[in-house]
Amino acid sequence: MAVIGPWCCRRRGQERRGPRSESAACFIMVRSLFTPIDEKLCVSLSLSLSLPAGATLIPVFLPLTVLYLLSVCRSPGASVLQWPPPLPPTAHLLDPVAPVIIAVWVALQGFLYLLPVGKVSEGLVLRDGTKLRYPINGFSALCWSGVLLGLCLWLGMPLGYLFDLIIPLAVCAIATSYLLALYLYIRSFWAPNHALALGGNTGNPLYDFFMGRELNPRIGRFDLKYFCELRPGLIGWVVLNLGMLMKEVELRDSPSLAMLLVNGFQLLYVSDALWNEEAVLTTMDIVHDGFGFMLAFGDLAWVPFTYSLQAMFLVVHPQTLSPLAATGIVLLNGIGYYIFRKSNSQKNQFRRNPTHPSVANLETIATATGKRLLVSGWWGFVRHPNYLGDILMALAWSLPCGVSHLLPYFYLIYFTVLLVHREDRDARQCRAKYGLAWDTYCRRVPYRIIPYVY
Ligand SMILES: NC(=O)C1=CN([C@@H]2O[C@H](COP(=O)(O)OP(=O)(O)OC[C@H]3O[C@@H](n4cnc5c(N)ncnc54)[C@H](OP(=O)(O)O)[C@@H]3O)[C@@H](O)[C@H]2O)C=CC1
Ligand SMILES: CC(C)CCC[C@@H](C)[C@H]1CC=C2C3=C(CC[C@@]21C)[C@@]1(C)CC[C@H](O)C(C)(C)[C@@H]1CC3
Repeated sequence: MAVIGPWCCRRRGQERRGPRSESAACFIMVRSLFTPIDEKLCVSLSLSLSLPAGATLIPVFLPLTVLYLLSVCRSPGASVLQWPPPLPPTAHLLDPVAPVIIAVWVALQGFLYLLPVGKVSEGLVLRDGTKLRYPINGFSALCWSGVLLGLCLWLGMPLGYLFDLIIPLAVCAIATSYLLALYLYIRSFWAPNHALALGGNTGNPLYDFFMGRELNPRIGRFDLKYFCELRPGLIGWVVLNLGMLMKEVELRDSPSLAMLLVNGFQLLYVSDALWNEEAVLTTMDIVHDGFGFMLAFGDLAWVPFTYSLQAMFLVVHPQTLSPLAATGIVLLNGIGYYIFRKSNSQKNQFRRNPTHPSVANLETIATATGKRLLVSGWWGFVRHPNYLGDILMALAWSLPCGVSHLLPYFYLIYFTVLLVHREDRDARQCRAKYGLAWDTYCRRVPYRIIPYVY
């Protein structure tokens, strides 16, 4: 594999470095699960992933990773350290029912998105000075989806069948994300300049297809990126979890404590995301990132099919949890959730209204942009307390699966790599935005995610 330094490009007289994507970091991590880590290989990969070769490789490698993980998870050994088995025969990859389920699901979520319930919020100011409007009805979509699923169960629909159909469903979701990314790439050539994302317009077709050219692609008032980020994949994830629980009931008459914990924890996480839907409008993905293959695939295939691996693992590899272990795990999830929620809410509150009584007394430093940075409270503890809480929760989701296999810890490992990379990307953006004030903040709050460790 050719290795050249970070890929730079010149456009309109400006030099810009192609930012390395989250999936690039993820790629290195996944690769390291299969073979012992060779440091030189990792360095070569991380450099070459900035090249067009990386942008070609990842859209092939990541979908194969999803199918590989699903196949291994259902196998009796469930070992990710074995040599990858051959892909299942085509007959096992495709099933005519799968595209129907995916189409009905996406259509249902689209319908619920368009329902005129809940408030409508404005996003941040765009480069042309305007603001987009977004419906805040994700939690009601989750509730309606729950009611409809309850109805399906009452009608005797075998939800456990999702376990048997998981690979054809993943194949369909992957195909959908490819088609969506292709559509997004083509339509971006009709978008005005100010509607393009800064990171995905290098002129290199593969890289731009991967990162996404357009920032907020919309069909009428239907915002494709915002919809995909929170609806079909995220809600689909908890539906797949429920399918795994029902499969366990089919096989063993009742759900195990481990399965109930995994389902409960992840339902809490998804409900929280949709309850606080408005906060998503200020995340990097919505504000900075173009909508291309990375996010389309991440939202529609990666999230539902790899985030539900723990529940799937428990169907084939049942675990017994002692009440003491279960209490410890519930406590760990509770602590993680508390840190995650409190820190995210504190920053949101501060950014929306710095004079609000809950944040008005916190110590801050001024920046040249007029915005202030928090240096006390959660954001004075570490630079990304929300990531710390998220990582603790990820650990709590894996522990019910025991410690005999690495596979249920895939999410924890992938997620830690993703967040470390994300923290680095955010730090570079903040350094560029806030200059010296950011350096002062970093001196005042020396640890990035884990106090006294990192
Ligand atoms: N489950 C999953 O797969 C994933 C979950 N997440 C979660 O999403 C959540 C959002 O994460 P993300 O969008 O990455 O980033 P953050 O919510 O951490 O936002 C980072 C931004 O916060 C602002 N900021 C940073 N430091 C301060 C400070 N001291 N005072 C005030 N503002 C500050 C800056 O923006 P500005 O100054 O411009 O306001 C910075 O760019 C996290 O909880 C994360 O764990 C993220 C990715 C994947
Ligand atoms: C395909 C690659 C390997 C990686 C793609 C990354 C995406 C899967 C993630 C990027 C940011 C995300 C967020 C969430 C889900 C995962 C992706 C899409 C999020 C919706 C999860 C729930 C949280 O509460 C959140 C804060 C709303 C998250 C926002 C970022």
